[in-house]
Amino acid sequence: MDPKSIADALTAVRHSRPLVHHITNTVTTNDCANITLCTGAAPVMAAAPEEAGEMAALAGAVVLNIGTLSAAQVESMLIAGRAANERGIPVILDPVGAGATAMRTEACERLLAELDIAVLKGNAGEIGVLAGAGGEVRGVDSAGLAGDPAAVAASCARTYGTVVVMTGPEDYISDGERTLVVGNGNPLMGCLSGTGCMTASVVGAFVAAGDDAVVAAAAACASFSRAGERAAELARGPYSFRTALFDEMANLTEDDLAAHADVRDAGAA
Ligand SMILES: Nc1ncnc2c1ncn2[C@@H]1O[C@H](COP(=O)(O)OP(=O)(O)OP(=O)(O)O)[C@@H](O)[C@H]1O
Ligand SMILES: Cc1ncsc1CCO
Ligand SMILES: [Mg+2]
Repeated sequence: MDPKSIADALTAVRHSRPLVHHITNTVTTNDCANITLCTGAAPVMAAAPEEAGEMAALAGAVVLNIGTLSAAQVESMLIAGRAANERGIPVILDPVGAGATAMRTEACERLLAELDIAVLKGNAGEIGVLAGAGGEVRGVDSAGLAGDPAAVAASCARTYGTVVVMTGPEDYISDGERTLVVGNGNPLMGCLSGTGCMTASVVGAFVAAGDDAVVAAAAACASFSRAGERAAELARGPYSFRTALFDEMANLTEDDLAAHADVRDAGAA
């Protein structure tokens, strides 16, 4: 893909500084807030049903993450999602642990049925489960995917009428017709809890600032994973990597991204 359109997508985030409203888990909420800031957007976390709709209406994107869900939180997600849908504000769903328990799978299916989800972003196991394509999930981790990942991402996108971002060593982005693959990243990203949650925050920022959700989501994955590559050069292990990841996201330049983003059509991968 044209490296300039990837770099332009980062510029768009930094110029518009979109508000990204999250209803998210209690494990990685601080990481999501800070990676949103380091990307060049503004985070807010607001989950109470009394304010979730009002806050969503003010946002450039809404990120719903079911990592530590409760029945009450799902209701807040529906309130926020409906408010966003009424105003054309994109909603990103992170189906954390879908397939691990019936509650998680059913919550995702309900959110996907009742809301217009702009981007469904999960790891390979989660997307494989929701696609009905033999995904396996252990806790919140992917435990495998049957079949060709590009085909699973595209099939899942068609099933739910959404853009799918399927993360792993390579990220696949598909709207069911066009499928891109992002090759950037480093294995240390898989050694830290929350890099998937943070990917959803970064995708939210880029989709809020862009016109084309496939391009915006691919640019988001390339940016975050490029920051991961740079952070890995500075790290002694997972936790110094974590610090460097935030720094490298904040310091990422359009020139570096244009030179190093690895975004291809999956067909040509
Ligand atoms: N082995 C790897 N090599 C390169 N990048 C990776 C690797 N593993 C994960 N990543 C990157 O890490 C990020 C998170 O992907 P992953 O699939 O691990 O999410 P996840 O399982 O949902 O994470 P979490 O549940 O901890 O939030 C993505 O940006 C992905 O590209
Ligand atoms: C470890 C964990 N458990 C529920 S949410 C979460 C954060 C990573 O998905
Ligand atoms: Mg995840």
